[in-house]
Amino acid sequence: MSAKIPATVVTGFLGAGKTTLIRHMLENAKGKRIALIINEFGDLGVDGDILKGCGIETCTEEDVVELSNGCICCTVADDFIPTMEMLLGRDNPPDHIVIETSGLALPQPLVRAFNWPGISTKVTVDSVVTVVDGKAVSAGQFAHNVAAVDAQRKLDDNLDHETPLAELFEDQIACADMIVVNKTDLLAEGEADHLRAVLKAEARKGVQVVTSTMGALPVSVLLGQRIGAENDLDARHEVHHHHHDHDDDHHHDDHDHEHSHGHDEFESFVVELGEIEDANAFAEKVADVIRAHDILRLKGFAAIQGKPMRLTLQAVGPRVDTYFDRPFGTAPRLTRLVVIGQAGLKHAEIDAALRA
Ligand SMILES: Nc1nc2c(ncn2[C@@H]2O[C@H](COP(=O)(O)OP(=O)(O)OP(=O)(O)O)[C@@H](O)[C@H]2O)c(=O)[nH]1
Repeated sequence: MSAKIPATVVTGFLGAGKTTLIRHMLENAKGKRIALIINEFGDLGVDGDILKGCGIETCTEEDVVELSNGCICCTVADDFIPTMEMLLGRDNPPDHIVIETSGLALPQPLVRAFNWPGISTKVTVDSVVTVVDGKAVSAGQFAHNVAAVDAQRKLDDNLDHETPLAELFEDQIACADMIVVNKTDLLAEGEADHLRAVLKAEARKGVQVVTSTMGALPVSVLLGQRIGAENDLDARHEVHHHHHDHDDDHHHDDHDHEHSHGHDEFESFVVELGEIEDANAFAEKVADVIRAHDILRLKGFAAIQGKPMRLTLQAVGPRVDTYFDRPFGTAPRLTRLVVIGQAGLKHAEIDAALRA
């Protein structure tokens, strides 16, 4: 029997920098054949598009596979397992598989899928890498659980006032073998080190915490950790067990868990517009709309008048990044944006504001 193919699971909250980190890794993979599986939230396949269009020689389009929408735990049998079997059954199977999870997914159900018959003999989870938005965390977005919560939680095991965001974050940390504190370029001196220490205290024993800007980590640090995460799932159990109905004995399964604060609490929709007159003015408008409507993440492509290239828009909170990524070619010159937020977004108002 040949050795198992290693698979790295990249998780982390919306906009933390997962796609950026993977892109850097592909650019520096030095001939290692890496296949990518992407599980996105939203309808556009933006991440897949960014990675497919990366122009990296060793990364062909057939190496990037997108899973249909939805939480992995519900679609394991129909979607994830067949995708894995397809990759493993190729004449020229990949050296390594990298899976980018949706920023709103819990990694645990995905890791559990590696124990499926037919998969467990052929692949192993090399490690779970959790990417953290250093800027968001230090700005207090998840402060509740990160900063100094530890002591508090030990005193009160029934803390019941965390937001779904904080819980998701905590579960992503609990599953990590390596935590990447990203966006250190946006942090003040000393902040990154402080965050490292706090996260190290929060994480399981032995978990490495590293810092990065634009996910620029040596491939040798990211890949080849040989952890076998599927074999010690119990150690990675979700932190929060007390939010479940009918769950007095705390023995619910992850399926319930995911639904109680997984995708259900969030939603996404697509706004489609025609050509945009001015790129900068549009980016400012997008930032205003994000502020006014509490949008968590917005990304997509815009067609700008007189420009043959597509403008990629990426917003995490009100910070909007734009760059021209590639020519439209024969694709229709449209502007398409995925808007992601907690359930209850005002679709019509947001749509109208972006059109105004
Ligand atoms: N300043 C700064 N920006 C970064 C860094 N890493 C990523 N970004 C930007 O943050 C935005 C989100 O990055 P992505 O890599 O798309 O994040 P993601 O985790 O894949 O996002 P989702 O797939 O939507 O969950 C993009 O505009 C990136 O260019 C960093 O280290 N510093």
